[in-house]
Amino acid sequence: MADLPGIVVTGASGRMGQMLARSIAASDRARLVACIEREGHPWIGRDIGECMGGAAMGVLVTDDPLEAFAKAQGVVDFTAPAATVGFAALAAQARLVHVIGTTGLEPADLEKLEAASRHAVIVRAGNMSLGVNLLVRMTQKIAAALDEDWDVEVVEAHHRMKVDAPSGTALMLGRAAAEGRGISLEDHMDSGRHGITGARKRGDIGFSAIRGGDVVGEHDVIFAADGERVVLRHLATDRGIFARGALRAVLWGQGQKPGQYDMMDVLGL
Ligand SMILES: NC(=O)C1=CN([C@@H]2O[C@H](COP(=O)(O)OP(=O)(O)OC[C@H]3O[C@@H](n4cnc5c(N)ncnc54)[C@H](OP(=O)(O)O)[C@@H]3O)[C@@H](O)[C@H]2O)C=CC1
Ligand SMILES: O=C(O)C1=N[C@H](C(=O)O)C[C@H](O)C1
Repeated sequence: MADLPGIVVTGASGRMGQMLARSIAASDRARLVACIEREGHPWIGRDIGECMGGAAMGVLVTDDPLEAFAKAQGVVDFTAPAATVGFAALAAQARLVHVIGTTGLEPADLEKLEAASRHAVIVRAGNMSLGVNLLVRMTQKIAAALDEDWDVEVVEAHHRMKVDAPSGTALMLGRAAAEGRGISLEDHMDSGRHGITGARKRGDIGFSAIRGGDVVGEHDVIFAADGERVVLRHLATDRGIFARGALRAVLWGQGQKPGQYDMMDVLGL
């Protein structure tokens, strides 16, 4: 047991943090060694299992990442951009595998992650599920096969608490369509239509976001031509799919060379 990789979960009270803590604690391939929450959080100093309303797991919640990282080989981080950038610097210093599920990262954040990845392994993906990563590959292939007579639209739906749009997954799917077409997403992205927008620009990739209720995550990639449409769809109904992917990623990352990787590398897709 002691030689299994020790894993830290950040943002432990969050929707994903709790799912990750449960999944890692239940795994026979890794050990949950610490959980992190921010300073002043009511869970600090308490057992994570009890905080989540269950039996004690023998793992405490701390607000001290340095102390937590000192006893770990990996950190699984589904929090917020500013927190993730801070954890990346500390994880790199400690040479931990840093699995990042956090979305909404800006270019300046990505530069900091790039710097951290010179010293340690980072695995980052806007969606860690097997199904979505398969859909990304399918999107790329279909986009490569179809010309610009087929308008590409990415439609996503999430729970009412989600703070970023388009979702990380929608951006992965849009980028895959752009790659399939051999164009840059940044130059062809049409997001947040409102008012007199004018007709759709040929070759653009459109994004729409729905927010409501407790939707875990739904993504459609629509290829719309005159007289026909092809729709690729992924429906997430359980956050366990993301936790499974993250656990797989943190195990895969052990022993890899420093650098940035994604779920395609982990899954071999
Ligand atoms: N890649 C993937 O497969 C998936 C990615 N995600 C992404 O993961 C992220 C989290 O999602 P979700 O769990 O729903 O969000 P939640 O808001 O439920 O959880 C985020 C957690 O991070 C904590 N946090 C924020 N800043 C810090 C900090 N500085 N130190 C410690 N903890 C901190 C929050 O604490 P507090 O409440 O105090 O702010 C909260 O507990 C989002 O970016 C989401 O898009 C989600 C699902 C799958
Ligand atoms: O915030 C969420 O909940 C999710 N975020 C990720 C995203 O931005 O795509 C992945 C998943 O869809 C759930």
